[in-house]
Amino acid sequence: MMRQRIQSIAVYGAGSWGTALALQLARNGLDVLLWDISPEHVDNINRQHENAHYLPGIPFPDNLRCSSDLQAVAAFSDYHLVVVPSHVFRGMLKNLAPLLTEKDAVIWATKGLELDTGKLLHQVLEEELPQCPAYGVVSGPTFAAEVARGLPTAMTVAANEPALAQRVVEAFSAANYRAYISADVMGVELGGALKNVLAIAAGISDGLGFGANARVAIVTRGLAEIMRLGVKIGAQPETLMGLAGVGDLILTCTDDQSRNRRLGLALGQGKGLDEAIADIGQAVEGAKSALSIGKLAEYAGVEMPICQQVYRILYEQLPPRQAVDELLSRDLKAEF
Ligand SMILES: NC(=O)c1ccc[n+]([C@@H]2O[C@H](COP(=O)([O-])OP(=O)(O)OC[C@H]3O[C@@H](n4cnc5c(N)ncnc54)[C@H](O)[C@@H]3O)[C@@H](O)[C@H]2O)c1
Ligand SMILES: O=P(O)(O)OC[C@H](O)CO
Repeated sequence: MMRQRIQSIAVYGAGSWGTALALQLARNGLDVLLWDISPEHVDNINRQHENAHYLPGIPFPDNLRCSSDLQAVAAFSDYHLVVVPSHVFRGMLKNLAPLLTEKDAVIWATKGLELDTGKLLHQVLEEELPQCPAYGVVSGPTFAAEVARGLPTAMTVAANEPALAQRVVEAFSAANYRAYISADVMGVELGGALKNVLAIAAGISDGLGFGANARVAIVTRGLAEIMRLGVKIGAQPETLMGLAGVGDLILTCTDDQSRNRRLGLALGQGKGLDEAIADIGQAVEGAKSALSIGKLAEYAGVEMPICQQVYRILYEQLPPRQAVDELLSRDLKAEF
């Protein structure tokens, strides 16, 4: 499919990440229309010319506008960037389905799996938007607040059509932003989903007062879990060793900007799950992916002991300290 440089784009989800990506694209000269489900949130954004709720103090350029009229937003461009949390991803696509045709390319920046089924998001997209043959995913070590401030950032763009990956990379790239092309959609989406669960584990470890050794053991053995599952289901190992895999894993396990890491910190310090999530007040995808990864791991027949202990701490009231004891007392074995 021959496409010109992307001139305009519709972005769905005016949360922190949808807004940060919309800002990056608008600063690169694209016309951007940002959709959000909340008309009140949209009104506030358009009145204040900033997203004061999620990214206060970052002014919107004139070519970035916001609307809650889904029909108008879908008609605005042939390029659609979905940035809603994973638990509403299928519903978002269902709402878009009657509004999109085969000329429309859909990209997502959501990091997660489908909650009930453990399906990867490209599988959900193929089911809900079979009329849209071109799709892709963007992911990497990318905190929204830093992107919104224009700080240097790199990420991966994977698409099922090389021309689409190229166009999306061009749309994002700038002096402050470097995007890399990939054809490994599955590897990119898997890395983004799994690192969130492991960031909860790293946070728990730090919340318990453990040190740098424990944190890095979780990062490294967590990477072993990502590789084991990824390779089994067909992801490319180099993707998992790249920005969307190990890069994002290190970022979220080690920096307190991560909401997943902060959830872990709170749990390790003795807070309850609901209270900790309410305090964070934003999407904490790892808490959902911890539920669905078990299904994917079981289907693939791989062991993921750290992810499993996170699940048990979150949903089976396993005390964090006991979870660590159980991990450390597992049978001794070869590292690889
Ligand atoms: N924030 C980051 O730094 C960052 C970076 C990379 C990827 N992501 C990923 O982006 C996705 C979105 O996260 P976020 O950080 O923007 O979350 P957020 O908590 O900042 O915002 C949530 C967004 O979801 C929308 N939403 C809630 N319910 C909805 C529904 N029923 N239908 C449609 N939209 C609904 C809200 O209106 C809001 O726009 C997540 O998968 C996250 O992992 C976030
Ligand atoms: O705040 P988190 O933990 O959702 O992480 C945000 C991004 O995924 C980091 O790349």
